[in-house]
Amino acid sequence: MCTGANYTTRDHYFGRNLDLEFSYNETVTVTPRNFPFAFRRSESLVTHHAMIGMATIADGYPLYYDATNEQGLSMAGLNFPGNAVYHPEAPGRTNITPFEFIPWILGQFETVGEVKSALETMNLVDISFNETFPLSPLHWIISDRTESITVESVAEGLRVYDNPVGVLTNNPPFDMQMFNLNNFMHLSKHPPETHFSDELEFDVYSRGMGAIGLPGDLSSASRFVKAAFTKLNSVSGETESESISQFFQILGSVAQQRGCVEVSPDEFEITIYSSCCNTDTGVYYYTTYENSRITAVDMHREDLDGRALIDYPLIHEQQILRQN
Ligand SMILES: C[C@H](CCC(=O)NCCS(=O)(=O)O)[C@H]1CC[C@H]2[C@@H]3CC[C@@H]4C[C@H](O)CC[C@]4(C)[C@H]3C[C@H](O)[C@]12C
Repeated sequence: MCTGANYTTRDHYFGRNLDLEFSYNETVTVTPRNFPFAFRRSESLVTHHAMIGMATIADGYPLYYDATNEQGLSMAGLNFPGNAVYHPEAPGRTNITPFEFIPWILGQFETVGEVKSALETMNLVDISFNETFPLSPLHWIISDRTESITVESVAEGLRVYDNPVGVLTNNPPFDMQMFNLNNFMHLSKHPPETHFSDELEFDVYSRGMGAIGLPGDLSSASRFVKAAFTKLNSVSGETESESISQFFQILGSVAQQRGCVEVSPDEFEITIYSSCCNTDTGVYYYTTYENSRITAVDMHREDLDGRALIDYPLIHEQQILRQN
């Protein structure tokens, strides 16, 4: 399971937790403007916007999990098992495979508005990358500074939802996640006032009681509510340090600790990495399960007019600063 989110202070931030029991050797990958992007069923992009994000590079192709382009448009793919359906090639539509979706969108567009129009004629076609990387069931969050959408390719076709929360987790489909929030409308950052009964006396004996009932388990429906509540009530300063700290706190509220979710005997899902990209400056920050120090890669320190991918392996070991 995974959680993606965006956050705005002075700058706009976008990132995600990747929760899984293994890794595909993902690296922070910068794709410069002249890296030739070939698409299986659509025309290539010889030049395009540069982008930075987390990807597995396979046969020289960046298989992005999440990324941000130099115009600040961002996109992340999250698991959507049992609901994602990709379709046969559809004549007259733009046929893009799921693994090409992030490069195709971020290569060309600047705003969610532009993406929405492009999606009207798009078909997510059921072609896998190769045998090592078969089709994976995903849905996507796409954000710019002013709005977010969720894109789900299901049996009926491509569904595009406005995402006013700016959060995405996994199942169920997005309209059900939004509906489920109704069940939590009473949650509050304020101390509770009782409507229980006039015949009893109640005591606000602890801080935080206004949000009793906020789910704390790691299911994706619960993480959606928890991340939405945390993000929508977030208060932080506007500096880079205050903003990214708050962003990692939001993701931390739905992170997965080893041992709490067993996916097969003695195999546990953990938050492999958390990312936060400043979409205005193109700096991609990350932490890993064991490395709590924030590491940064700045796309603008690379030659963005180049043709070759640039990738930085993740630093996975804990970095401890000794004070004496
Ligand atoms: C598994 C991950 C979601 C994490 C998650 O939700 N885990 C719950 C597991 S569980 O469902 O609870 O058991 C997702 C998120 C992004 C995905 C990659 C996207 C590019 C590329 C697309 C190709 O088509 C297939 C290979 C490819 C490298 C993908 C592999 C994998 O699919 C990635 C890592």
